[in-house]
Amino acid sequence: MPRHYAIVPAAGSGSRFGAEKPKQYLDLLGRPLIFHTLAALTAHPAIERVWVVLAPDDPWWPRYDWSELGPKLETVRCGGATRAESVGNGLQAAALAAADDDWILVHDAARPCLSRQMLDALCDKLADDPVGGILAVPVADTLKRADDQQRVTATEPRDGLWQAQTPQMFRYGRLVEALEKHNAVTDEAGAIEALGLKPKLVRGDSTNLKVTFPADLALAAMILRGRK
Ligand SMILES: Nc1ccn([C@@H]2O[C@H](COP(=O)(O)OP(=O)(O)OP(=O)(O)O)[C@@H](O)[C@H]2O)c(=O)n1
Ligand SMILES: C[C@](O)(CO)[C@H](O)COP(=O)(O)O
Repeated sequence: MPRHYAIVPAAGSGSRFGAEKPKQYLDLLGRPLIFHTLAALTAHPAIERVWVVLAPDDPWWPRYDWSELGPKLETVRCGGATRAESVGNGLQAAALAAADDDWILVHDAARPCLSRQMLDALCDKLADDPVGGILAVPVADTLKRADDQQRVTATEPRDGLWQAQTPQMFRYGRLVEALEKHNAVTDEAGAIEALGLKPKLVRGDSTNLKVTFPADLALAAMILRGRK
């Protein structure tokens, strides 16, 4: 039986958020934001280990107590210059434990509202899938293309368009190969697609937001508070 492992890239600087520290350490309901992300993953019974990929010089991580998250958690200080590089380095760190057929769930540190139901849906729907896949939501709004004056030049059809989320779940061996060959990607699915494969889209929902801008943090707090 393949095992399930998670890799959490957490080596970003949060430049679009523009806070005094990387957004993964900002306060969210009394905890660092990333605590919620990691809690969702460590609490899932199918996930055996969670590697958190930190920037080599991250001064923030040691300032908090993570013991509540239990023994599944392991930090590796091998974050790279891009998200893809951080994930690739995290995969190398996992090499001693993971076999080629094991499932790797890559999940952004900056998505703290991942729910047990979403994780179950992803793992269940992909259990027998030959490729793997990702959580995603169909695009709901009308799409406008803009010129450099921020004026609309076209209304784009949204049929068949989905917004990619994480976790993104692929077999260890294939994901290593994909990212070694194609690392100019913004998500793991992009690297798998570049191998000529078609990842499955598993429908999630918009509560699994990525905290990118300040307004997202307030939304995340509302979502998590509503679940208590
Ligand atoms: N070199 C990088 C860049 C990003 N990430 C991680 O990838 C996830 C998604 O990236 P994003 O939201 O873009 O985070 P940042 O790079 O921190 O934000 P920004 O692009 O605004 O600087 C985050 O959990 C981030 O910490 C990473 O591990 N290594
Ligand atoms: C992986 C991701 O979260 C899917 O939406 C996203 O691609 C990360 O990209 P970003 O450009 O770093 O925000």
